[in-house]
This record gives sequence, structure tokens and C-alpha cells, in this order.
Amino acid sequence: MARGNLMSEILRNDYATQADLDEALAGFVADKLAEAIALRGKASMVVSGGNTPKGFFERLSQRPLPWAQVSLTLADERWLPSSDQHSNEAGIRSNLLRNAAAEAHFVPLFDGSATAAAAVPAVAQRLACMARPFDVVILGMGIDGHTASLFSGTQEGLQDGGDMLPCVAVPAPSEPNVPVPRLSLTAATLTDCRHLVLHITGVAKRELLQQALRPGPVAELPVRLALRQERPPCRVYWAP
Ligand SMILES: O=C(O)[C@H](O)[C@@H](O)[C@H](O)[C@H](O)COP(=O)(O)O
Repeated sequence: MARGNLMSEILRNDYATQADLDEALAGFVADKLAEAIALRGKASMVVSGGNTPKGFFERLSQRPLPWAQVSLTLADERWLPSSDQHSNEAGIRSNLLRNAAAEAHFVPLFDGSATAAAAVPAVAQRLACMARPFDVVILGMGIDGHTASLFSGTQEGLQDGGDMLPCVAVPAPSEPNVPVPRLSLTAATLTDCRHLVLHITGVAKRELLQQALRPGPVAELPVRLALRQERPPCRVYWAP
């Protein structure tokens, strides 16, 4: 059962189990996509990689929506082919782009370029085909406070700037993150949306969330880029 209450500038939705969270988040996202299609004839969505969203993806993939009108991409990609077990695209293909959602239009970030940096202009062009603002953006958070592939200790991708490209190449982070170079949407791109969700699980991430809600630089805990959004406010979905 959700306990949705306003805390600070974020909207918190805490659940007793991950299954409850996955079901509720699938319902929320499906409603927002359906609303966008009803109003504008199409919907756009950005989803995250990692392990946390897998159950939610599975439930969302079964929602009966006009999926052919939905375009979706990733918040970030590890620079690996989709045949690699650590590829975020692989996770999307096996957990989300199936069942009813198999008809969705997926815009991949990885394109086989030798480096993520070399791919940035082409990825920027492909992303331009997606309706903006995105209807829904769902972010995760690493236990070091990163989100998408925007890690602490770097300003790149975190600064605003009218002429910036929508994505950046990111050097390989250190373990426990998968230590391969990345391509990430920038903070300005990720927050150009109608609905913004932070999806996290576990007690350690809840404690880190409390820390990130305190004043401090975004470059120290990049997840703050989401938590400090007022338009739209960030909806945090959490379960133990
Ligand atoms: O490619 C990635 O690593 C992500 O998109 C990243 O931002 C992820 O959301 C967090 O690292 C949480 O990952 P887990 O869900 O696996 O904890």
C-alpha cells in the first residue's frame, strides 16, 4: 500500500514489497503514456539500466497500450554491444520490449562506434526524433549517488547550457559500478520531462536518499539533479 506524502520538494511513494512497487509504478507509467497518446497521439519515455527496474519492466510490458505510438530510450548505456550481459539495451530487450510492449519504438544509444565520444553526434541526431519534453523519465540511483551515468567528481553532463548536446561520453567509473565507458543523457535532457521518477530499493539507498536531500553540491551526489526538480517534482518510488 502506498504512503504517498509530500516531503521536502519530492513526492514519496513507499511500498511494503518490491512487487507492490513494480505494480504501482507500471500503473503510473502506463497511465501517463496513455494520457500522452490521447492528447498528442504519441508518447516518449526514458528508462534506466541496472537491476532495479527488471520487475517493473516485466509488469509494464504487459500493459495494454497502443505501444506502436511509444518511443523509448535509455538514460545511459555502458559502451558494450547488446550481446554483452552488462549492456543496458540487453536488459530492455529481455524485460521490457516483449509482450504488448514488443511494438514500442526503441531508440538505442549503443551503435557500434569505437568509442562513446565518437557516437555522441549520431546519438544526438537519433534522440531528436523523440517527442520532447519526454512524457516520462525513470531514473535509478547507484549506491555512490550517481544517476544515469552521471558520476560524482565530474561536472560533465551536469551543467546547464543552451547549446549543449543532449548526451555526453563518460569515462569508465570505478567498481562496484560496471567499469566500462558510458554514454549518458545530460542532466538538462533527463529533466526535460512531464513526469520524473526515481526508482530505488533497499535500506542503504533510502539512507543515501536522505543524505542527498540535504543541502550540498549536485556534483557530489548527482542524484540531486532529480531530487531538486520542481517542474516536474521528482516522484520517489521505494521498497525495501
Ligand atoms: O547503467 C547504469 O548503471 C544505470 O542506468 C545506473 O544509473 C543505474 O540506474 C544505477 O546504477 C542503479 O543500478 P542498480 O539498479 O543495478 O542498483
